[in-house]
Amino acid sequence: MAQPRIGVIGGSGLYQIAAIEQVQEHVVDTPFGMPSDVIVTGELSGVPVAFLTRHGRGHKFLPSEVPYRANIYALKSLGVEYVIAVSAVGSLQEHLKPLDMVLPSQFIDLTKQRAQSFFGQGAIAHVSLAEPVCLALQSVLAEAVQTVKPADVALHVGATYVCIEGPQFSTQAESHWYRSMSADIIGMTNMPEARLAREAEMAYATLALVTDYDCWHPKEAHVNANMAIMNLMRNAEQAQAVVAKAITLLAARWPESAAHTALDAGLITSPADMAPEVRERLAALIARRL
Ligand SMILES: CSC[C@H]1O[C@H](OP(=O)(O)O)[C@H](O)[C@@H]1O
Ligand SMILES: Nc1ncnc2[nH]cnc12
Repeated sequence: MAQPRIGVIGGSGLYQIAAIEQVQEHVVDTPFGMPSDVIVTGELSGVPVAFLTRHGRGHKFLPSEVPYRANIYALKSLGVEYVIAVSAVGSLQEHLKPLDMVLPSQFIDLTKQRAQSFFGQGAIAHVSLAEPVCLALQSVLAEAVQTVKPADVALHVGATYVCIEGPQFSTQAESHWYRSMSADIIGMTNMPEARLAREAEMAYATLALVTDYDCWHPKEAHVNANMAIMNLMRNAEQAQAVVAKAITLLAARWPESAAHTALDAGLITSPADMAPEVRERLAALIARRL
Protein backbone atom coordinates (compact mmCIF):
# COMPACT_ATOMS: atom_id res chain seq x y z
CA MET A 1 0.00 0.00 0.00
CA ALA A 2 1.18 3.54 -0.77
CA GLN A 3 2.24 5.79 2.13
CA PRO A 4 -0.68 7.56 3.83
CA ARG A 5 -0.57 11.29 3.02
CA ILE A 6 -3.57 11.91 5.26
CA GLY A 7 -3.62 11.33 9.02
CA VAL A 8 -6.60 11.50 11.34
CA ILE A 9 -6.24 12.10 15.07
CA GLY A 10 -9.35 10.95 16.90
CA GLY A 11 -10.22 12.69 20.15
CA SER A 12 -12.59 11.90 23.00
CA GLY A 13 -15.20 9.40 21.85
CA LEU A 14 -13.57 8.71 18.47
CA TYR A 15 -11.24 5.78 19.02
CA GLN A 16 -11.49 4.19 15.58
CA ILE A 17 -12.76 4.77 12.07
CA ALA A 18 -14.87 1.77 11.25
CA ALA A 19 -14.69 2.21 7.47
CA ILE A 20 -10.91 1.82 7.21
CA GLU A 21 -10.11 -1.36 5.23
CA GLN A 22 -6.97 -3.48 4.93
CA VAL A 23 -6.06 -2.41 8.43
CA GLN A 24 -2.45 -2.65 9.59
CA GLU A 25 -1.24 -1.63 13.05
CA HIS A 26 2.14 0.06 13.41
CA VAL A 27 4.06 0.35 16.65
CA VAL A 28 6.13 3.44 15.88
CA ASP A 29 8.93 4.43 18.23
CA THR A 30 10.16 8.02 17.84
CA PRO A 31 13.03 10.12 19.23
CA PHE A 32 10.29 11.78 21.32
CA GLY A 33 8.92 8.54 22.77
CA MET A 34 5.99 6.32 21.90
CA PRO A 35 2.76 7.77 20.49
CA SER A 36 -0.55 7.42 22.33
CA ASP A 37 -1.24 4.08 20.66
CA VAL A 38 -0.49 2.04 17.57
CA ILE A 39 -1.00 3.90 14.32
CA VAL A 40 -3.63 2.21 12.22
CA THR A 41 -3.12 2.45 8.48
CA GLY A 42 -5.42 1.23 5.75
CA GLU A 43 -7.62 2.50 2.95
CA LEU A 44 -10.68 4.66 3.23
CA SER A 45 -12.59 4.80 -0.06
CA GLY A 46 -9.42 3.54 -1.70
CA VAL A 47 -7.24 6.33 -0.24
CA PRO A 48 -4.34 5.37 2.06
CA VAL A 49 -4.88 6.88 5.51
CA ALA A 50 -3.35 6.75 8.99
CA PHE A 51 -5.43 6.93 12.17
CA LEU A 52 -4.26 7.59 15.72
CA THR A 53 -6.39 7.88 18.85
CA ARG A 54 -5.16 10.91 20.79
CA HIS A 55 -5.91 9.57 24.25
CA GLY A 56 -5.16 5.93 23.36
CA ARG A 57 -7.69 3.11 23.08
CA GLY A 58 -9.56 2.94 26.37
CA HIS A 59 -8.86 6.68 26.88
CA LYS A 60 -5.73 6.43 29.02
CA PHE A 61 -3.95 9.79 28.61
CA LEU A 62 -4.99 13.05 30.23
CA PRO A 63 -4.76 16.06 27.88
CA SER A 64 -1.53 17.01 29.74
CA GLU A 65 -0.16 13.47 29.32
CA VAL A 66 -0.83 13.01 25.60
CA PRO A 67 2.58 12.50 23.93
CA TYR A 68 1.93 15.22 21.35
CA ARG A 69 5.47 15.29 19.95
CA ALA A 70 5.61 11.52 19.51
CA ASN A 71 2.16 11.52 17.89
CA ILE A 72 3.04 14.16 15.32
CA TYR A 73 6.52 12.76 14.69
CA ALA A 74 5.13 9.24 14.19
CA LEU A 75 2.53 10.45 11.68
CA LYS A 76 5.20 12.47 9.87
CA SER A 77 7.52 9.49 9.67
CA LEU A 78 4.74 7.43 8.05
CA GLY A 79 4.44 10.06 5.30
CA VAL A 80 1.46 12.10 6.55
CA GLU A 81 1.16 15.60 5.05
CA TYR A 82 -2.41 16.53 6.08
CA VAL A 83 -3.72 16.09 9.63
CA ILE A 84 -7.43 16.12 10.38
CA ALA A 85 -7.84 16.53 14.15
CA VAL A 86 -11.20 15.60 15.63
CA SER A 87 -12.05 17.11 19.00
CA ALA A 88 -14.85 17.48 21.51
CA VAL A 89 -15.25 21.12 22.55
CA GLY A 90 -17.34 23.25 24.85
CA SER A 91 -19.21 26.24 23.44
CA LEU A 92 -18.49 29.74 24.71
CA GLN A 93 -21.09 31.39 22.47
CA GLU A 94 -24.87 31.01 22.48
CA HIS A 95 -25.12 30.34 18.73
CA LEU A 96 -22.68 27.39 18.86
CA LYS A 97 -25.01 24.68 20.09
CA PRO A 98 -24.28 21.19 21.38
CA LEU A 99 -24.02 18.77 18.41
CA ASP A 100 -23.02 21.59 16.03
CA MET A 101 -19.78 21.23 14.10
CA VAL A 102 -17.14 23.97 14.20
CA LEU A 103 -13.98 24.45 12.14
CA PRO A 104 -11.73 26.74 14.19
CA SER A 105 -9.16 28.95 12.46
CA GLN A 106 -7.37 30.33 15.51
CA PHE A 107 -6.14 29.12 18.88
CA ILE A 108 -5.42 30.78 22.20
CA ASP A 109 -2.95 28.60 24.07
CA LEU A 110 -3.34 28.69 27.85
CA THR A 111 -1.61 25.37 28.47
CA LYS A 112 1.18 25.44 31.04
CA GLN A 113 3.08 22.18 31.21
CA ARG A 114 3.51 20.70 27.74
CA ALA A 115 6.54 20.38 25.49
CA GLN A 116 5.87 23.03 22.84
CA SER A 117 8.51 22.32 20.22
CA PHE A 118 10.63 19.71 18.49
CA PHE A 119 13.44 22.23 18.33
CA GLY A 120 16.05 23.44 20.81
CA GLN A 121 19.23 21.71 22.00
CA GLY A 122 21.27 22.40 18.90
CA ALA A 123 18.62 23.00 16.24
CA ILE A 124 16.65 26.23 16.24
CA ALA A 125 13.46 27.05 14.34
CA HIS A 126 10.76 29.71 14.69
CA VAL A 127 7.84 28.86 12.41
CA SER A 128 4.92 31.20 11.77
CA LEU A 129 1.70 30.42 13.61
CA ALA A 130 -0.19 33.50 12.41
CA GLU A 131 -2.54 31.13 10.59
CA PRO A 132 -2.24 27.94 12.63
CA VAL A 133 -4.90 26.11 10.64
CA CYS A 134 -4.42 25.22 6.97
CA LEU A 135 -7.33 27.05 5.34
CA ALA A 136 -7.20 24.82 2.24
CA LEU A 137 -7.66 21.73 4.41
CA GLN A 138 -10.33 23.52 6.44
CA SER A 139 -12.26 24.34 3.29
CA VAL A 140 -12.20 20.65 2.27
CA LEU A 141 -13.55 19.80 5.72
CA ALA A 142 -16.29 22.44 5.33
CA GLU A 143 -17.34 20.94 2.01
CA ALA A 144 -17.35 17.46 3.55
CA VAL A 145 -19.50 18.59 6.50
CA GLN A 146 -21.98 20.31 4.17
CA THR A 147 -22.25 17.14 2.11
CA VAL A 148 -22.92 14.68 4.94
CA LYS A 149 -24.49 16.63 7.79
CA PRO A 150 -28.20 16.38 8.58
CA ALA A 151 -30.20 19.61 8.24
CA ASP A 152 -30.48 20.14 12.01
CA VAL A 153 -26.71 20.18 12.57
CA ALA A 154 -25.16 23.60 11.96
CA LEU A 155 -21.65 24.14 10.62
CA HIS A 156 -19.62 27.15 11.81
CA VAL A 157 -16.39 28.01 10.03
CA GLY A 158 -13.73 30.23 11.55
CA ALA A 159 -13.93 30.11 15.35
CA THR A 160 -11.27 30.72 18.01
CA TYR A 161 -10.47 27.67 20.18
CA VAL A 162 -9.03 28.36 23.63
CA CYS A 163 -6.92 25.49 24.90
CA ILE A 164 -6.72 25.02 28.66
CA GLU A 165 -4.44 22.69 30.59
CA GLY A 166 -7.23 20.83 32.39
CA PRO A 167 -7.92 18.15 33.35
CA GLN A 168 -10.54 19.95 35.41
CA PHE A 169 -13.13 21.95 33.51
CA SER A 170 -13.06 25.72 34.02
CA THR A 171 -14.42 27.89 36.79
CA GLN A 172 -17.28 30.20 35.86
CA ALA A 173 -14.96 33.19 36.26
CA GLU A 174 -12.54 31.61 33.78
CA SER A 175 -15.34 30.71 31.38
CA HIS A 176 -16.54 34.36 31.35
CA TRP A 177 -12.93 35.51 30.92
CA TYR A 178 -12.48 33.28 27.85
CA ARG A 179 -15.68 34.75 26.41
CA SER A 180 -14.34 38.24 27.03
CA MET A 181 -11.21 37.39 25.02
CA SER A 182 -13.42 36.48 22.05
CA ALA A 183 -12.85 32.76 22.31
CA ASP A 184 -15.70 30.74 20.78
CA ILE A 185 -14.94 27.17 21.80
CA ILE A 186 -12.88 25.52 24.52
CA GLY A 187 -10.89 22.32 24.67
CA MET A 188 -7.75 20.83 26.22
CA THR A 189 -5.82 19.26 23.35
CA ASN A 190 -5.36 21.24 20.14
CA MET A 191 -2.31 22.96 21.57
CA PRO A 192 0.51 22.09 21.28
CA GLU A 193 -0.74 19.64 18.63
CA ALA A 194 -1.27 22.38 16.03
CA ARG A 195 2.11 24.01 16.81
CA LEU A 196 3.93 20.73 16.38
CA ALA A 197 2.11 19.89 13.15
CA ARG A 198 3.32 23.23 11.77
CA GLU A 199 6.92 22.52 12.84
CA ALA A 200 6.56 19.15 11.11
CA GLU A 201 5.34 20.94 7.96
CA MET A 202 1.99 19.18 8.02
CA ALA A 203 -1.26 20.93 7.11
CA TYR A 204 -3.53 20.82 10.19
CA ALA A 205 -7.24 21.48 10.62
CA THR A 206 -9.69 20.62 13.39
CA LEU A 207 -13.18 19.22 13.13
CA ALA A 208 -14.64 20.29 16.47
CA LEU A 209 -17.85 18.73 17.77
CA VAL A 210 -19.68 20.86 20.32
CA THR A 211 -20.66 18.81 23.35
CA ASP A 212 -21.67 21.38 25.98
CA TYR A 213 -21.92 25.05 27.01
CA ASP A 214 -19.01 24.84 29.45
CA CYS A 215 -20.26 26.59 32.60
CA TRP A 216 -20.95 30.24 31.65
CA HIS A 217 -24.52 29.78 30.36
CA PRO A 218 -27.20 30.93 32.83
CA LYS A 219 -29.74 28.33 31.67
CA GLU A 220 -27.71 25.30 30.60
CA ALA A 221 -26.20 22.59 32.82
CA HIS A 222 -22.51 22.92 33.65
CA VAL A 223 -20.30 20.58 31.66
CA ASN A 224 -19.15 17.25 33.02
CA ALA A 225 -17.18 14.51 31.26
CA ASN A 226 -20.17 12.16 30.85
CA MET A 227 -22.18 14.90 29.19
CA ALA A 228 -19.33 15.66 26.80
CA ILE A 229 -18.73 12.00 25.89
CA MET A 230 -22.47 11.22 25.54
CA ASN A 231 -22.97 14.14 23.16
CA LEU A 232 -19.83 13.26 21.25
CA MET A 233 -21.09 9.67 20.87
CA ARG A 234 -24.30 11.06 19.41
CA ASN A 235 -22.45 12.44 16.42
CA ALA A 236 -19.38 10.19 16.30
CA GLU A 237 -20.83 8.43 13.25
CA GLN A 238 -21.34 11.75 11.50
CA ALA A 239 -17.78 12.72 12.36
CA GLN A 240 -16.55 9.52 10.72
CA ALA A 241 -18.69 10.24 7.65
CA VAL A 242 -17.24 13.77 7.46
CA VAL A 243 -13.70 12.41 7.71
CA ALA A 244 -14.39 9.81 4.99
CA LYS A 245 -15.82 12.44 2.64
CA ALA A 246 -12.98 14.86 3.39
CA ILE A 247 -10.44 12.17 2.54
CA THR A 248 -12.06 11.55 -0.85
CA LEU A 249 -12.12 15.29 -1.59
CA LEU A 250 -8.52 15.75 -0.46
CA ALA A 251 -7.27 12.89 -2.61
CA ALA A 252 -8.92 14.45 -5.65
CA ARG A 253 -7.09 17.75 -5.07
CA TRP A 254 -4.08 17.48 -2.79
CA PRO A 255 -4.34 21.23 -2.13
CA GLU A 256 -1.22 23.31 -1.73
CA SER A 257 -0.50 24.34 1.82
CA ALA A 258 1.93 26.93 3.16
CA ALA A 259 2.40 24.52 6.07
CA HIS A 260 4.28 22.14 3.78
CA THR A 261 7.20 24.56 3.53
CA ALA A 262 6.94 26.17 6.99
CA LEU A 263 10.58 25.50 7.83
CA ASP A 264 11.85 27.34 4.73
CA ALA A 265 11.40 30.62 6.59
CA GLY A 266 11.53 29.06 10.06
CA LEU A 267 14.60 26.89 10.35
CA ILE A 268 17.59 28.93 11.48
CA THR A 269 20.21 26.29 12.15
CA SER A 270 21.37 24.69 8.93
CA PRO A 271 21.29 20.87 9.13
CA ALA A 272 24.98 20.95 8.19
CA ASP A 273 25.68 22.82 11.45
CA MET A 274 23.69 20.39 13.62
CA ALA A 275 25.46 17.68 15.58
CA PRO A 276 24.86 14.21 14.08
CA GLU A 277 22.66 13.16 17.02
CA VAL A 278 20.52 16.30 16.56
CA ARG A 279 20.14 15.60 12.85
CA GLU A 280 19.12 12.06 13.74
CA ARG A 281 16.60 13.24 16.34
CA LEU A 282 14.94 15.55 13.82
CA ALA A 283 15.44 13.30 10.78
CA ALA A 284 11.76 12.96 9.85
CA LEU A 285 11.27 16.74 10.12
CA ILE A 286 14.32 17.92 8.19
CA ALA A 287 14.50 15.07 5.66
CA ARG A 288 13.53 17.52 2.87
CA ARG A 289 16.81 19.38 3.28
CA LEU A 290 19.25 16.55 4.01
C1 LIG B 1 -14.05 14.03 27.87
S1 LIG B 1 -14.41 15.73 27.70
C2 LIG B 1 -12.86 16.58 27.84
C3 LIG B 1 -11.81 16.13 26.86
O1 LIG B 1 -12.40 16.08 25.54
C4 LIG B 1 -11.62 16.88 24.67
O2 LIG B 1 -10.59 16.05 24.14
P1 LIG B 1 -10.33 15.85 22.58
O3 LIG B 1 -9.90 17.18 22.00
O4 LIG B 1 -9.25 14.83 22.51
O5 LIG B 1 -11.64 15.38 21.95
C5 LIG B 1 -11.09 17.95 25.61
O6 LIG B 1 -10.03 18.66 25.02
C6 LIG B 1 -10.71 17.16 26.81
O7 LIG B 1 -9.47 16.52 26.65
N1 LIG C 1 -16.26 22.64 28.34
C1 LIG C 1 -15.13 22.05 27.97
N2 LIG C 1 -13.94 22.50 28.45
C2 LIG C 1 -12.78 21.91 28.05
N3 LIG C 1 -12.72 20.86 27.23
C3 LIG C 1 -13.87 20.38 26.76
N4 LIG C 1 -14.12 19.36 25.93
C4 LIG C 1 -15.46 19.28 25.76
N5 LIG C 1 -16.10 20.24 26.47
C5 LIG C 1 -15.12 20.95 27.10
